Amino acid sequence: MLLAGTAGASLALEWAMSLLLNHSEAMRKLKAKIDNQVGHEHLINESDLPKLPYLKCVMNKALRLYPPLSLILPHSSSESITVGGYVILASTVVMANLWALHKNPNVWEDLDDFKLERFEEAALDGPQYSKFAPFGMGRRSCAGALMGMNMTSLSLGALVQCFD
Ligand code: HEM
Repeated sequence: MLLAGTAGASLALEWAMSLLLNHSEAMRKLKAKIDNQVGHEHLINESDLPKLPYLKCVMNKALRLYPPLSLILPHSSSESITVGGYVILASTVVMANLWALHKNPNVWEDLDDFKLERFEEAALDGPQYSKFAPFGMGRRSCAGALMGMNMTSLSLGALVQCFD
């Protein structure tokens, strides 16, 4: 639990920061939004998050391009099934490849650029298993998904709020 809770969150935060440092326009835009919506009287807190959809966009973008757990934990198929023409027998160990899912050119257009706005299209408020599932899927998906999202968003928001 400790490893799952700290490794995923710290990797996501690191990649989000790296994306912002490499896209100064996005960094400026996020800083302006935090300045306007939160200001400098208090450190950004959980109640500020709903006012900052752009912050969520940055986190979603980082989670999509660099999913901390790119090959999710091994699962076992409960019955035989055919997926995309491949027969998967019951009890086969399967591991979903989030890296490939998040970069599938059939569902994502912006493989190379930094169009954050597409994440503002509310559609990515939860997992969409055909294109975006950074916290895994099904009954054994991440137990700390909400906490992970809030923790990383708050940490990134605080870094941008407090430092240039
Ligand atoms: C941004 C942060 C995080 C990311 C990207 C992330 C991602 C994931 C992924 C992809 C899985 C595998 C799901 C699957 O096999 O379908 C997982 C499992 C898990 N995560 Fe997270 N996680 C994060 C934060 C956290 C936090 C903060 C906690 C707890 C405090 C946590 C606890 C767990 C646990 C307990 C599991 C195993 C669930 C099970 O096997 O039933 N994670 N996480």
